[in-house]
Amino acid sequence: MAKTAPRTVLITGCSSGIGLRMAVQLAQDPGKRFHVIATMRDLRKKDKLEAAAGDTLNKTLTIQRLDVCSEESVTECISSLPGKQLDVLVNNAGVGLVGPVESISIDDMKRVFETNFFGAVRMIKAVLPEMKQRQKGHIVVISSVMGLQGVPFNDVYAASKFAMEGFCESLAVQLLKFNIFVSLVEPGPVNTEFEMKLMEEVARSEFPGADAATVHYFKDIYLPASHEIFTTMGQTPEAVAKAVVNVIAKERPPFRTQTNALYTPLVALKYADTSGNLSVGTYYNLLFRFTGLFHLSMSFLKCITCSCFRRRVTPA
Ligand SMILES: NC(=O)C1=CN([C@@H]2O[C@H](COP(=O)(O)OP(=O)(O)OC[C@H]3O[C@@H](n4cnc5c(N)ncnc54)[C@H](OP(=O)(O)O)[C@@H]3O)[C@@H](O)[C@H]2O)C=CC1
Ligand SMILES: CC1=C(/C=C/C(C)=C/C=C/C(C)=C/C=O)C(C)(C)CCC1
Repeated sequence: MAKTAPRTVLITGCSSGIGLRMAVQLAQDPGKRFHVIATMRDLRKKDKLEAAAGDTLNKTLTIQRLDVCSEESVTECISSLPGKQLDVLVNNAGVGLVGPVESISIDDMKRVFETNFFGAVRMIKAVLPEMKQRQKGHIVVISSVMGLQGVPFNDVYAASKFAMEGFCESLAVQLLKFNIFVSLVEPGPVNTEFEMKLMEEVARSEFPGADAATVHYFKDIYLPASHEIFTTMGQTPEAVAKAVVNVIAKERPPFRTQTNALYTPLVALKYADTSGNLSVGTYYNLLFRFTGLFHLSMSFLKCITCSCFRRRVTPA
């Protein structure tokens, strides 16, 4: 049987975290099904990826510069591809933002949307004409559970991921007519440099414009609880990358994939009560009322969602 040519996969934001791991896993695919174009905005950061790529470097993985916020950089990168052709686009580049809204400037909020929303949209616009012409392609977006359910003090980040979800829900239907698939991957907390970068920003901020009570809720209640969530529920970037590789490898890829079964019940609350009171109330209680019991709540959640409860129950 004739071997099919490897599929070209371009990934944004490969200098660290999930992007770096996805690039390496795809490049090391035992069936050599993929050729990876691993991109990053600053090539001075390529050492980590080069080391992780090992002997796949310049064979099944090549590194290119791409800043999703720059029209020029996107055009230059896409134009350099043979036939400007791409089989899979993975929109991974993203930035977080956390803190009381009163203390965040509109310019800082816009920067989050520039990367997380307009950056991904710019990439999609750049590859769509060729994909439509060939009637073939797959667009993957690393969204978040925060694209489905907001989390206190993450208002703007969540909004940027919600925006992406709405955009993709609309686009996916039209693109099916052209045999192009859209997939949203929605990880919960992942232990990458993402949290550390946020904490560095928090450490620098004096929260101008926010009242003392709000700063107290953020620093003394939210931040420790959030850290606890990363510790108890956080996935590795390798696990998330593996989930994305599975989605890419499917002949008919799913539109949505949540990667963290422990987090799914926290998202499901909004579908269980359409008034929204169940999710708002539960998040309020978890954060402000059962603060002391937070650890216990998380252990309970971990317990009810673990694999032994998922096993099929057989009648006695
Ligand atoms: N970590 C988490 O808990 C979760 C993360 N996500 C999402 O996963 C994705 C990857 O994040 P993660 O790996 O965790 O975080 P990292 O901070 O490790 O990686 C983010 C990557 O995005 C890149 N990036 C930022 N801005 C741009 C830009 N303008 N152009 C190109 N690349 C850019 C960064 O490059 P540079 O090094 O130059 O800054 C970096 O390579 C993001 O979209 C994030 O929102 C989703 C759910 C949970
Ligand atoms: C669930 C939950 C919390 C925190 C959730 C966090 C911190 C999720 C982080 C998700 C990330 C980092 C997604 C990235 O895209 C709180 C507010 C502590 C208490 C209420 C319940």
